[in-house]
Amino acid sequence: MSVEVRGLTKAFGPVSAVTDLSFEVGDGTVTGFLGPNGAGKTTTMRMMLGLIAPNSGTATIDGRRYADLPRPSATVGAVLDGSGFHPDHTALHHLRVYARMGRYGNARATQVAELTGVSSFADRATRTLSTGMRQRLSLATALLGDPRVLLLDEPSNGLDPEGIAWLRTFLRDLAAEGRTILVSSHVLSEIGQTADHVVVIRQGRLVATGPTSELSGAAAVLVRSPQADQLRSHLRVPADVLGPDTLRIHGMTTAEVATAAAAHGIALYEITLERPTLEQAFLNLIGDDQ
Ligand SMILES: Nc1ncnc2c1ncn2[C@@H]1O[C@H](COP(=O)(O)OP(=O)(O)OP(=O)(O)O)[C@@H](O)[C@H]1O
Repeated sequence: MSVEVRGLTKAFGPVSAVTDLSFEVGDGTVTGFLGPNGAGKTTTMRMMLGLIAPNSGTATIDGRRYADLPRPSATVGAVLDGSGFHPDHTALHHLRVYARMGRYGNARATQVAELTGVSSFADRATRTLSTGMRQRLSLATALLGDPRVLLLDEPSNGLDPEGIAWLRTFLRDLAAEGRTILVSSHVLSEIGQTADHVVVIRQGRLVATGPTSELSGAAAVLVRSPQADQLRSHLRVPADVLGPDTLRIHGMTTAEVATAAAAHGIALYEITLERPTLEQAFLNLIGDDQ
């Protein structure tokens, strides 16, 4: 794993922003870093980039702290907030200044402008740019050094639905090239379809991590039957009683439930597979914080 966070802890005075947080970001994957507002996502990313010092713990990229990397911007690209642009510079000028600083050249500035859609507003002063345009410009800046690792804090903030859809595909393509991407959001739906893995934090602590497909948990079978009680008494798995004639059965497939009902001569009026949504799983994990 090229990105590892171990026991990271940071308090601002009496506020515990991040507490004993550990996770890894798999190479060639998009990992969603999720949590409600104030959960500690930005603080974690700032520590990963050496912008603030942790009270304890480590964040390493290729086994080194960000500040110890030989050429940080060629290894890690970051989007933190859509500010930090000189207000009178045009978008392209901004990219050229950063390209020069990193010794990447003007051609690379033009190339990342095209990749990110910045070319459509390349000649506008950054002070006139919308939030979504600033996000694209930040992303373009982060890509200048062709980094293998990308740390993106709420990059879909301010993007319109078309922009969000574009970002999803863009991140997937970057991961397919073998890059390692950590992307934060407080809205699961924005990255749920994009992320291979998720790291969910709440009040600075890890609450869940794993493949996105596993986060939503197992499906259940919903049945409506005039003999629901009788059906329930024949099951060897847990079933929630949702109403006088409705059950939610866990741990069986629809075929197994239908076969069990038929074996006992029980009529079924309705039988459906209930897949828990990722959104629901996320809301359950973060409790009332959202
Ligand atoms: N410089 C600071 N001084 C004091 N408290 C801070 C500072 N930075 C962050 N905090 C606090 O640390 C906690 C975590 O904040 P952080 O910005 O990391 O959360 P977040 O998950 O990024 O939230 P959001 O989704 O709203 O961006 C919050 O309680 C916040 O108020």
